[in-house]
Amino acid sequence: MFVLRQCLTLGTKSSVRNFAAATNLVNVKINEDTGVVIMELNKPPVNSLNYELLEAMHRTLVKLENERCSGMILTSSSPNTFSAGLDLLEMYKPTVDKARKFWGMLQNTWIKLYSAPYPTVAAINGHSPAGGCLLAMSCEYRIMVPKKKIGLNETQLGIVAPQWFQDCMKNIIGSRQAEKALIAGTLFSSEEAAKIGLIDELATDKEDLMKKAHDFMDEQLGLPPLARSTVKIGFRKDTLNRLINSREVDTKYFIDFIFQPKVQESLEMYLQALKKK
Ligand SMILES: CCCCCCCCCCCCC/C=C/C(=O)SCCNC(=O)CCNC(=O)[C@H](O)C(C)(C)COP(=O)(O)OP(=O)(O)OC[C@H]1O[C@@H](n2cnc3c(N)ncnc32)[C@H](O)[C@@H]1OP(=O)(O)O
Repeated sequence: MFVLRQCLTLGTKSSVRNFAAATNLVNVKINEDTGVVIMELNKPPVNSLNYELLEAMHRTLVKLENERCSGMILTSSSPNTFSAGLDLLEMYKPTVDKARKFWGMLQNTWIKLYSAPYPTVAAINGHSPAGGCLLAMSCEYRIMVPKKKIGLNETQLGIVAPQWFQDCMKNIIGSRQAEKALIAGTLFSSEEAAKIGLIDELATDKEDLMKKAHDFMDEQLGLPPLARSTVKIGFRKDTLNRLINSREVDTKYFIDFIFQPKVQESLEMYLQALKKK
């Protein structure tokens, strides 16, 4: 399979097709020979997840259901950041309607990504805090470049990682480690994340990152797809159903929480600190 991939990469015949996207917020390429898709987040400078970016991701994931997609590698076009997490401006002084629409799209996108039947790999080529970490944790396998940061740091911002963010972390690093990390809002270095299993592999650089992502994909493509996806969904169904069965309650928590004056103050201070950096 590795040889096949090399031939496809180096060969003269281009088997890679740009996947028609209605926006350039995501670059999507499908290898027509292997069916492997690369979805690259492309909202400079830091891929903050606003409604439009989430909608572009969601639309792509829906479209992939009708394509011959055998696997997906999620990465970013930003040189330094995989994703800076949720766009803080979506939570800072929004209208209730806007906040509700935003949260609904985040839930939709997560449900599609977390339940994708094909193998998914996060090729984490930069920092990945909060919602960025959620995206990475929603994939089946995580590979990261050295010396970047990843984690659910919400507490540090005066906000709370929702239950389903927390569940994703627990499922990966275990309840005790997750509890400590969530309470403290720990951002782990790539190296620390590898030690506790938050990421599966450390890459030496970006080239090695993509090579390792393709290696994982090759291994998965050698497995019977129905058996593979049945086991995957079996592992994920409780976490998925917990949100699916409580979407309204979860949205209400979000709205009630972010509209608190203290939370708005924290967001304002954090946004100012980011701008002053
Ligand atoms: C269990 C029951 C619970 C019930 C209660 C539930 C309640 C639910 C409450 C709400 C839940 C919300 C969950 C939130 C999740 C999130 O994801 S919040 C976002 C957290 N993100 C961060 O903390 C990251 C912030 N950014 C950074 O640390 C850095 O930008 C970076 C990613 C490390 C990159 O650094 P660098 O390359 O140096 O870039 P910068 O110069 O810092 O940034 C460039 C510009 O981008 C702006 N920006 C950065 N991040 C964001 C962001 N997340 N949103 C919006 N904008 C962002 C930054 O301000 C810069 O802007 P300019 O100065 O205008 O260029």
